[in-house]
Amino acid sequence: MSLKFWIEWALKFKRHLLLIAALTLLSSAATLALPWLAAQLLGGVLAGSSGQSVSLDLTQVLVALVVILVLMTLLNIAAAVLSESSSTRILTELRKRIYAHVQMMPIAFHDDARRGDILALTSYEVGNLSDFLAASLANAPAQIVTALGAVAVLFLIDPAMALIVPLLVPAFYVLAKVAGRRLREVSQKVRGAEAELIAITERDLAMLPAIKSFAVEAEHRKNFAAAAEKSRKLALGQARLNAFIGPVMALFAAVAAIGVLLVAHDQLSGEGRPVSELFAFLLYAALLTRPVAGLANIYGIYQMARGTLARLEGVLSLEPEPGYDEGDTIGRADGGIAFEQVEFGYPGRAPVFRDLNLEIAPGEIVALTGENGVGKSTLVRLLLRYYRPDRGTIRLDGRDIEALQIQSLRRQFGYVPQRALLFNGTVSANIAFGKADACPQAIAKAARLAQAEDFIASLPDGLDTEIGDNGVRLSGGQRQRIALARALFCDPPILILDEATSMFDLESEAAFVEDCVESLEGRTVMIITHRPASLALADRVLKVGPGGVREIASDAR
Ligand SMILES: Nc1ncnc2c1ncn2[C@@H]1O[C@H](COP(=O)(O)OP(=O)(O)OP(=O)(O)O)[C@@H](O)[C@H]1O
Repeated sequence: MSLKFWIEWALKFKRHLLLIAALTLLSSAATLALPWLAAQLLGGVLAGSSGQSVSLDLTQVLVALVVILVLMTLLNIAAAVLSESSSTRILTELRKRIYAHVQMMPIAFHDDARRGDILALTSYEVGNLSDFLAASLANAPAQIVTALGAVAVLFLIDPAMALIVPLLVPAFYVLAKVAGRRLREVSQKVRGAEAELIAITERDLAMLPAIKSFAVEAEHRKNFAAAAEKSRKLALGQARLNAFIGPVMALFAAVAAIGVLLVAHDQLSGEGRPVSELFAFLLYAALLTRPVAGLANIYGIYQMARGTLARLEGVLSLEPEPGYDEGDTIGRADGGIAFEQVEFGYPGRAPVFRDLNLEIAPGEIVALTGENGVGKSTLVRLLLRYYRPDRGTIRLDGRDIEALQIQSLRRQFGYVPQRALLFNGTVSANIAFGKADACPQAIAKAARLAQAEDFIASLPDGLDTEIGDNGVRLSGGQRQRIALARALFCDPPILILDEATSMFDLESEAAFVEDCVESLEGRTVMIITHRPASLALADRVLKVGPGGVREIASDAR
C-alpha cells in the first residue's frame, strides 16, 4: 500500500485536517494540565488539613480546573464533529471515485469480477474505513500528544522512575504486533464472508423466479443461513480480539505504574518531596494508560481497515478502459463499417475469429445470421470496442476505431442487445435513459417507431408507468420494444439489432419491419437475426461462420 496514495488523498482535505489537529492539540494540552492542577489541589487540601501553610490560592486552582474541563469538553465536541464531517467527506469522495473508476473499467474486467466483491467494497468495506478514519482523525494525534506529554512530565518529576516507560515499549510492541497480525487475518476472513453473503443475496434475488419455479427455496435458505452463520462467527472472533487489545494494553500500563509505586515507594515519599508532586506522578502515570489503550484500539481498527485500503488501492490503480481521455471526437458518422483481417479470442478461449473481413457501406441494411456461439454478438462487441481485436483493424468511415474517443464512437450506435437491459423506473426514463431533459414528443416518437405505442397506452400510467427491476412488470416482447425505442430515441447513424425482435409476435414483427423501412432510412443497420421477416429487410444477408463471413443468396435465407 503506497503512503503516497493516501497522502495525496489527505492533502485534498488539508484545511479540515489542520483544524482537527489544532483542536486536538489544544485538547491534549488541557488534558495534560488537569493532573497538575488536581495534584496542586489535593496537595493544598492535605497541607491545609494538617495545619501547614498553603502557597497556592486553592479557589483559583479550582476555577482553573473547571474552566479547563469546560474548555476540554467544547474542544472534544468540536473535534469529534469536525473529524466525523471530514471522514464522511473523504469516504464520499472515495465512493464517487470507486464508482467512476469501476464504471470506466473495460467490460472484460466486469466479466471476470464478482459483483458481490464490488458491492462489498463500496458498501460494507467503505464502512470499515469510515470507522478507521473517524477514530484515527479525531483521536490518534490527541492520544499521541497526551501520551508524550504525560511521559515528559513524568521525566520532569522523577527521571529515574520515569525510565520504566521506555522499558515498557518493547512489551507493547510485541503485544500489538501479535494481536495486530491475528486481527488482520481474522478481518480478512470476515470481509470474505461478508462479500460472499452480499454475492449470495444479489445472485438469489436475481434468480428468485427460477428458485421458486424449481421449488428449491429450502436449499437456498440453508445455503444462505450457513454463509450468514459463518460470517457471524468470524465477526464475533474479530470483535473479541479487538475488545481485548485496548484493555490489555491499559492493564499493562496500569500494572507497570503500580509496580513503580511499590518498588520506588520510599524514593517517592522521601524527605523534602512535596505531596503534590507525589500526586502528580501518580495522576500522570494513570493518565498514560488512557492514550495507550486508545492508540491500541486505533491500531486494531487500522489492522481491520488495512485489507480494505489495499483492495481499494488495488481497484483504483487498475488501468481504466483506454479512450476516455484520448482519441479524436467525431461528429455524426456516415456509417461505413469495415473489419480487416480481424483476429479475436476471449481470454483463455480459442479464437472466435481468425481472419474476419467485412465491409458495410453507409446506409446499407445488413442481416447477420449463423449458428449459436459462432460470434455474431462478439462482432458487435468488437465494433463498440467492448473488446479489442488481437490483430487486424476495425474502421468506421475509413478511420481506425482505436483512434477515436470512445464515447464519441459509441454514440454513433443505437444498440439493442439480445437481453434488453432495463432499470427500475418509468417507461419514459427507460427510453430517454440518462437524458434528464429529453422532450416528451421525442420519447413518444421513439415509442411509436418501436411499435411500443399501443402497449404503452394500455399500461396504467402510460409512459409514466413504473416497470420494476429490469422491466419485470412487462412481457419479454414489451421489454424488447422499450429497448428498441431507447436505441431509436438517440437517432443514431448506425443501428444494431441483436435478435431485437426475437420475442415479437409475427404480426408485430411484420408491422415493425414495415415501419422500419421509413425509420431505418439513412442509417446503416446491422440486424442479427434468424427470423425471415427481419431477413427480408436486409439489402444483404451475411452468414457468420468459423471460416469468417460470407454472403448468402437471398433464396438461402
Ligand atoms: N465474455 C465472454 N468470455 C468468454 N467467452 C465468451 C464470452 N462471450 C461469449 N463467449 C464465447 O464466444 C463465442 C461467441 O459468442 P457470441 O455471443 O458472439 O455468439 P453468437 O453468435 O452471438 O451466439 P448466439 O446466436 O447464441 O447469440 C461463444 O463460443 C461464447 O461461448
